Amino acid sequence: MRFEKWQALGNDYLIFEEVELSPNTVQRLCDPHFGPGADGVLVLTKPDEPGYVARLRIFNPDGSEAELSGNGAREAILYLRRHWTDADTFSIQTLAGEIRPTILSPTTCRVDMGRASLTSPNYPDGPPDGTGEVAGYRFQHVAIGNPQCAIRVQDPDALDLQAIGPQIERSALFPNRTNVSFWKEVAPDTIRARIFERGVGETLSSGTGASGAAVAHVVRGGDSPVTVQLDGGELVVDVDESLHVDLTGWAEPIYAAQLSEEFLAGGLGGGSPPEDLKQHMEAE
Ligand SMILES: N[C@@H](CCC[C@H](N)C(=O)O)C(=O)O
Repeated sequence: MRFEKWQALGNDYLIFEEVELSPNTVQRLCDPHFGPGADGVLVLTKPDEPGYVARLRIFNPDGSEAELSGNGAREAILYLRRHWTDADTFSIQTLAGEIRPTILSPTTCRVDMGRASLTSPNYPDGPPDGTGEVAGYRFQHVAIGNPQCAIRVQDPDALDLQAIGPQIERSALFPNRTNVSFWKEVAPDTIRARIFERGVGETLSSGTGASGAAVAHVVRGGDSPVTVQLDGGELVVDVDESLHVDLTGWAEPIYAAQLSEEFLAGGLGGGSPPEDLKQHMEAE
């Protein structure tokens, strides 16, 4: 089974076409020792409605499915531009709805992420301004396809995210768990952010996490477009008065590869091949 590994600011994904993957297979694929290793898996299939180039599904390393990923979407979009379409603007389907990219170069695109909201069913008891307190931190809830908890701190670099992140991700305030960003203002149009992702842990960057932090910054009076400085590089997030978000940044392929027969068979000592991969072994 062929796949490509891509990364965007160090947020790495494996891209597959036309497969159904079980949560267990996603976990094995994302494992850096027993599999290729990644921050997630992207699956591209033919769209099930007219007007779209493809349908994109996004999976976290714990096997859960995410509604949206900003970095993952750019990786999938630039992959589609190389393999599926000649168009520079098109639409893809995601669980978060339609996503519309504009290709700027073979490794850069701007993505219309839709309108962010400060209230959502992912923070059901939140006030109309989406603020709250969790684990001793004031936060801003932002729904930008997926749930974001943006926390303004004095110094994101002084924090131990592995120690703080899990209790926020799994707080009872957020019934579907949450992604978390810790950010500070560097200049009126620039913020520094570190990321703790739902279903992943600390990552070098996140497109939706950067968008959540940028929205929180603009809501507090910051300037847009916002340059977000992440561990893996910089993203530019445009946030207009209606909280409509456009995300611009790069993504690049690392390699294309085939899963080995041993992996498809479940790994040594793994018993019989998992049902999802068995079909592909039979087809190949
Ligand atoms: N890497 C991401 C977000 C991926 C999904 C997230 N972990 C979730 O569960 O919502 C990005 O670049 O946005």
